[in-house]
Amino acid sequence: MNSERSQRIGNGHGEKVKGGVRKKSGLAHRKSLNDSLEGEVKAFLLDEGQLHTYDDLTKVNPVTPTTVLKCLQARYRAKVFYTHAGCTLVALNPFQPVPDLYSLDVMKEYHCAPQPQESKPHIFIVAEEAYRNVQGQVEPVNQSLVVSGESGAGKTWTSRCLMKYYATVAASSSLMKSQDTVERIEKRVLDSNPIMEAFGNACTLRNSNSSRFGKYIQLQLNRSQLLVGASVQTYLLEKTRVAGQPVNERNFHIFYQMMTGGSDEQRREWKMSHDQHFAWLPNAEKTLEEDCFDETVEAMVHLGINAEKQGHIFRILAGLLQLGNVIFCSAMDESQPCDLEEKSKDFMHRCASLLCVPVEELQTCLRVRTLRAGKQSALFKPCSLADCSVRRDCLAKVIYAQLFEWLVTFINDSICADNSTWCNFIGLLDVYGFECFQFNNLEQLCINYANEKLQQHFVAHYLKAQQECLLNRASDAKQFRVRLEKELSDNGSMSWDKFSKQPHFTVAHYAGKVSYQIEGMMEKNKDPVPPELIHLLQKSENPLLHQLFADRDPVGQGTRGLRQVVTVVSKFKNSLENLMKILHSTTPHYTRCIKPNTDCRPLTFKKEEVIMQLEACGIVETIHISAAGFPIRIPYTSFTQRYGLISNLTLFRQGAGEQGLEADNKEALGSAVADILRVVLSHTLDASRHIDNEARSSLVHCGRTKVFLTNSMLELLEEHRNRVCSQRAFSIQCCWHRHKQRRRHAMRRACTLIQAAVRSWLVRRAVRRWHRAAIVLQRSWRKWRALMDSLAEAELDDAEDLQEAMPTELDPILRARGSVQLSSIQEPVMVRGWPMGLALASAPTITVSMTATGFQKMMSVMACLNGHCFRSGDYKVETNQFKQGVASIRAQPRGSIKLHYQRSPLLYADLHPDHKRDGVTGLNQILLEST
Ligand SMILES: Nc1ncnc2c1ncn2[C@@H]1O[C@H](COP(=O)(O)OP(=O)(O)OP(=O)(O)O)[C@@H](O)[C@H]1O
Repeated sequence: MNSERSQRIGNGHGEKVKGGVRKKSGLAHRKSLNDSLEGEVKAFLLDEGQLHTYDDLTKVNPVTPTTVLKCLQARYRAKVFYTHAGCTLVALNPFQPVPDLYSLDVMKEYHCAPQPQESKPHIFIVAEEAYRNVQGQVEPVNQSLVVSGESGAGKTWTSRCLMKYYATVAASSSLMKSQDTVERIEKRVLDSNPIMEAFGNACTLRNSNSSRFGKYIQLQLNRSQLLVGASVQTYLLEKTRVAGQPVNERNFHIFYQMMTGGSDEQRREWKMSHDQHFAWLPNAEKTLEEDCFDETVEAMVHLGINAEKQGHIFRILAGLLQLGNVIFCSAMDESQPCDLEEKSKDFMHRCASLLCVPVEELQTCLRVRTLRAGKQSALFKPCSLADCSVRRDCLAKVIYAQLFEWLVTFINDSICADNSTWCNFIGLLDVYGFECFQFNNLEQLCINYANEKLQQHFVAHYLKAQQECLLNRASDAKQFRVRLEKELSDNGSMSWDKFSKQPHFTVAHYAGKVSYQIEGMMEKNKDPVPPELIHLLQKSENPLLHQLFADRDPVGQGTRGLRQVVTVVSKFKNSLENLMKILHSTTPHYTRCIKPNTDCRPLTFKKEEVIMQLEACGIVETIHISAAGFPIRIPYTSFTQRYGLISNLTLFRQGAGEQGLEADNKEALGSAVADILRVVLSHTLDASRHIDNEARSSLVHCGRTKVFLTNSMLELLEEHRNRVCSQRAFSIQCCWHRHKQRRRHAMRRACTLIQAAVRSWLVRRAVRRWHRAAIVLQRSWRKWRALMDSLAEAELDDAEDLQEAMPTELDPILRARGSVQLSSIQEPVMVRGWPMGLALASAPTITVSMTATGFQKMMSVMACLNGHCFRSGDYKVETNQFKQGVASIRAQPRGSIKLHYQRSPLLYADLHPDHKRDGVTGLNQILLEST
């Protein structure tokens, strides 16, 4: 353990040695350093058979691109596809299904592992860590899983795996089988995938199932951390693909699915004959596994898109295909609108009929521009040939984009939980990777800008650096260039090729330089839609198409009433800013997907490809920082809450005389943290060794509001905490036994008194004794009653309130319980007069009776315990063993807890206000329970 730890601590810089950092300077020194590094690299790589065993790249020594690459290659060869890189998980794409890598059993294994981090690296570790963070309610409670990588690296696959994981481990339906709606929620959340992929994914040169939009999925969890809903936010759909596909690429999957999967009757309805060729459907002969129409339709049905709505959707799509076949030709008379090629007339008719708009109006809209002069009069100007095609494409793009947006809204309506039912979320971010093509325009600029932002978030979170790149607006290419040159002239990341004919600028992104064409960028940004087209669509008799545009203001680009022009960039920037706000308010987890070869060949590792991707995302630097730095950051309050028990710290004390430690008392918090660290370090480091600043600073650093820890320091803290916890659990047990004995004694005394009184028939004496017995019992119960009453009555918002409400005597018990948040329990679940959490901590086997609601509450307490306090595996809830009326909960490794569930209010008897008011009834009740 110690040797591993020192390896981890020291390996970050390569030259760091025991006892301090060797200081060298000058060229000679640098050369000798290089030589020695080379030697170290060689020595490391010599043990080739061991390279695949490095499951965390921070353990690699020295960390260089070569050593990291070699380790990843060795692991890939050994069919190990996941590797930790400090705070990031590296996922190599196997490009072939790996049996049992994501099976239900594997999910269970990671979910039930006492310390998942110690299991083999896997995407499920990331998932489980995030889930346990929510259970533990450590701030920031909400989590974000950021999955990045270039196209085809496996982001969508990874997001799907994560969703399936949560749909399984956080499934609410296994608990409430009877409730149909609840049972279907996980299925509905998963069903959103095939629909989004059918409409938003396409076959590209780099990936046969490439997502042509970014998405952020928020999985909503209730107080018991069960999945109760989800919402999807999408970013920048590549709508241009509808009306034009790059060479050797395809349109969105849904069109091909219709072609191959639609029945004869449907094809007739869509006016699509078998032999018809569609200009917008290139490479239709290619069959892909993604072309599964039935699966999409089935998912639609599950999400509530009924046959009628489906009919509307597919007719609109079929209309777009017909529109793509329309070709214009110049008119004989130049003052007249362009003509249609002969064949195109038929396509135009079919299109109009499928979109349910008058064919003449459709033709006019595409070929004639309406210029408004004042409110009443209008001028009509024939469009040029090129303009007609632009209008045709524009119509298709605006319809498709609007339809996609409608689908996302529909999906959200179907899967989003009511605000009152969820309190935390885990967000999955699957964004398009950094793009650099031969020609890059606005889309690439936006995508790369988003990547830049995400990288900054990553950097800000872990590496603390800043970099910025801005896009300004101007009305045309020339002005834009002038403005760019003027405003960003001293920006080192921007450059211009002044002699180039094609105006362009180059941005040095974190992942490399990209040149952007200025030509066409402004138009793309404004993305104008001729008002005539919107007017036309508003007249459509296809109810869905009509609905899509009903609220749209034809003149401005937004909805009615909001006249300001919304540009593509401003819209994208806004949604990106909102996303960044969410990311900043959550605990992030990063997964970098790596594409080991460009041809998507199974199990093929191309070093040059991989190294480029590793460099692009700065993975080597990340490993350096993670290994040598402090990847774990915990706010002072959370730190003292979790580890306070190590130094016997009493965080929350009642009573005026005692000096409590307030959360906002920075100084006190600081010294509390220092105390905890002193205890841990003095136990851990060699007793004879003085804890000097250097030794300490290599493990931990105290910032302004947070404690920065190395992985090894976190391990040490957790070890200590677990040890103290088990000691405390033992003392609770003793305490519980003592209490039981006292209670039994009091009870026996009371019974003797009562029986003696009854036997003597001295009624007055009997009554007096009865009262005395009641007082004796009351005294012994008062303490517990006070606790129960305060728990039952107080509206507890957080642990602090709870502790406030506790009698002083319970302090040690509570601290032993760690920072389990009873806040998620509105009413405490009592087991033999103990709140459930305490009872579980005190006895390995408990048999309790409780009401149905009691059982539900208990389950939520168990969920807290399972995920947080008893992380080390003391208790495991197996909810699936819950059968009607009986729940059995396994406690590992100590035995089993049996919970008999019946309709008896016994457990609540102690709490019942009636019993409090009337001493005699109360006594009776207590006696009744004890027998
Ligand atoms: N873990 C995995 N196991 C098996 N195959 C995988 C895995 N990850 C990815 N793949 C394969 O790689 C292909 C590409 O992955 P995916 O579609 O997730 O890439 P992506 O990063 O989302 O790309 P894009 O940005 O273009 O959407 C998948 O279709 C699948 O065949």
